[in-house]
Amino acid sequence: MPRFRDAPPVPFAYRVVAFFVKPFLWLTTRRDWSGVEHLPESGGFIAAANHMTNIDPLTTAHYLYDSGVAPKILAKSSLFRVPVVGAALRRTGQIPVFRHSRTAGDSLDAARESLAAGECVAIFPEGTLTRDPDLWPMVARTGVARLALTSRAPVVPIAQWGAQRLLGRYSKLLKPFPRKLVHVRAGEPVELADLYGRTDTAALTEATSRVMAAITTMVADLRGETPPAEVYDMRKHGPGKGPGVARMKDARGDVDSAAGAAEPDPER
Ligand SMILES: CCCCCCCCCCCCCCCC(=O)OC[C@@H](O)COP(=O)(O)O
Repeated sequence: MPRFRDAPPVPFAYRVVAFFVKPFLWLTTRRDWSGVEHLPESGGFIAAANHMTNIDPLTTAHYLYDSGVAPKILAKSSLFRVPVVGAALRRTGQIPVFRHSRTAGDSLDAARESLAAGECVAIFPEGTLTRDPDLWPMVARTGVARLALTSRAPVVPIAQWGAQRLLGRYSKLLKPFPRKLVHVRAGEPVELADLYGRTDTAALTEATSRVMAAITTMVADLRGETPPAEVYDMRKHGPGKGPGVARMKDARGDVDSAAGAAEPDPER
């Protein structure tokens, strides 16, 4: 039941995909959802979430969808070539990102169009699964800041925790039983107005860290734990157990989704 009075209608194809995805999520998760009141009542907005496992885009989309928002999610382009999944992504209008290529910025143009149409654009600002050993959010890329500062669309921080119990980071083994408790929480839009219109590195870095700080504070709340004093930075600490830098620069300009597989992580 959509709570968005002015939201664009949810396209038929989107409803069809949700019709198939939702029963899977109902059967495999228990949901602790909060902060829905922070989602704007109308107009385009950016939902920025932490990213720990390949299943969390679905659990986060579930939260948004059941709140009356059909998100356009920025997703790595290689997913669009996967049979069935690719078709579902295309039909529901998800936005491909050609990472590490010269066309990587095109996704932001598509995102701007969606925002202008009053839609929700969902982004995982870290751009890949977090490499923090304990699954805390890591230093993010600046795409979400560039999109926010140029479009001036509100950025709603979204924290999620628990989806890693359903599918571990880089795991291919789904653990559907018993149902896993998945927390998703939206926070107040991040204050960025003082940086609007700027595209310099200082502004992008500042906006990015405000967004990630808002997400991390909520993640800490959901976990009931204190985040590490130093935020994990892939540029400094390396890609951890994830895809190596060499693979990230492969010829397709994208990362093999199987990279780093079979590296079981703490599933907490
Ligand atoms: C009820 C909900 C209805 C939802 C309807 C359709 C929504 C489909 C959403 C699927 C979106 C997939 C987004 C993936 C985001 C993404 O691309 O993250 C990258 C990670 O993977 C990590 O990849 P890697 O760095 O290669 O390990």
